[in-house]
Amino acid sequence: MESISMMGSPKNCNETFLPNGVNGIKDASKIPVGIIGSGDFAKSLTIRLIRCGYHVVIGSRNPKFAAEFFPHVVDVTHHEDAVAKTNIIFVAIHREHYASLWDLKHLLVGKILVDVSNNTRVDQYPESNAEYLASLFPDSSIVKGFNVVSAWALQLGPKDASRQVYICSSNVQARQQIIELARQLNFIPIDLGALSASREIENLPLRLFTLWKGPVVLAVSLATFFFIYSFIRDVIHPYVRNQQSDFYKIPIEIVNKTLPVVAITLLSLVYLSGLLAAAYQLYYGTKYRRFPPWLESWLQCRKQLGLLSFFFATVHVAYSLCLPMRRSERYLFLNMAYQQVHANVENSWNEEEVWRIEMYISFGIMSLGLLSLLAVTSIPSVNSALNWREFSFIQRCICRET
Ligand SMILES: NC(=O)C1=CN([C@@H]2O[C@H](COP(=O)(O)OP(=O)(O)OC[C@H]3O[C@@H](n4cnc5c(N)ncnc54)[C@H](OP(=O)(O)O)[C@@H]3O)[C@@H](O)[C@H]2O)C=CC1
Ligand SMILES: [Fe+3]
Repeated sequence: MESISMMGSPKNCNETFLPNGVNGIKDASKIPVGIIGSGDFAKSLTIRLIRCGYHVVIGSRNPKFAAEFFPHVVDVTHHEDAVAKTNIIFVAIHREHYASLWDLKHLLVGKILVDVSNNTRVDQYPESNAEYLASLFPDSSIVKGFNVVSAWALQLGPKDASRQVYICSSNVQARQQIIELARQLNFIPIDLGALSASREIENLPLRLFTLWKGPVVLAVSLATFFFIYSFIRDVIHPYVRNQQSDFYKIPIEIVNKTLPVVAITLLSLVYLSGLLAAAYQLYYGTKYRRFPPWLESWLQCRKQLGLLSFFFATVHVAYSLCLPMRRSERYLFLNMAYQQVHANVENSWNEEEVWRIEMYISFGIMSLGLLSLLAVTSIPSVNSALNWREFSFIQRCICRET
């Protein structure tokens, strides 16, 4: 509904930003940006805007009181005055208070309203906050954005340029202007299209490691299982059979036996999902059939599984390097030497054993090196420096070696 009413270009926008919105702003200090609300977000956004050369007008219910919390270059005034002075207005109040702006409706015609709000739960309302704002003010251009940055991150200043902000609006021109503004504020704007994407944008900050949950639970379960298995096999079993007390092995040896097993199992799960997907496509003779949900989510969290595998492998290497440093190892070594002397063995060199261990360590280090390469290429900045053939070469060919 709002998308039709918002498609008309805002009346006063052209004088604030360059029409195509991509050539940059020549003199930002001349452009007033309005903010309704004087809370944490408004304060932090004001600081960022001022640092980037904008003139800020704050609209507050109680400007006298609010003015104390803003630098004196900021114009803190009533809602009506702030709205009249600016064409781009950030609505930095909570959704529940949107209706209180109803009286400003006639003043907001043709202006750009930026909805920065968040909710406390995923899909809390039937429509997104931005869509709700659009339904209240159908003659304004509603843009959703900046909700994924915290007030704290905003305050860090323009040096912190590594923050992505997602922006959407059904009014293309208004969207372009806010994208350009985000760029000027040293954010990385991501254009998500029409206002219908606002629901997704509002849900983004509420997601908590969605793709990590499954792999982490799996890794912890595997680690627990293999730890208990090694504990029974290497500690309980010798104790029950020969009354041999090997409980000292628990903190290092048992843990170190668990780590590589978990690492290799997780790594194999990364590639097993791809194989299952290929088998599924071969079975149905088409690649245009949706995978079952469990396989879909398995495929989606391959990167997380791979990174966890890398984590376990790295910790295993650290543990292994520390093995000879242990006191128990030194005692065992001394005992062995004594027994050798006792048995009158001059040379205990075992060629086969030597080769086995040399190869074992060499392959272990090689595997960790290759696994590190996989982990490094999954870092977004490195990933984007590779084209898809280079990426798939590293992911497939190198992993076969691992
Ligand atoms: N804080 C953060 O880190 C982030 C906040 N946001 C979003 O920004 C918006 C503002 O958040 P935040 O600044 O933290 O909130 P605050 O509670 O700190 O401030 C909200 C402001 O809204 C105004 N207000 C309060 N009650 C009413 C009312 N009944 N009618 C009209 N205006 C009212 C007040 O300004 P005054 O008294 O001057 O009128 C108040 O300062 C929210 O939608 C939030 O989801 C988004 C991302 C991060
Ligand atoms: Fe090992």
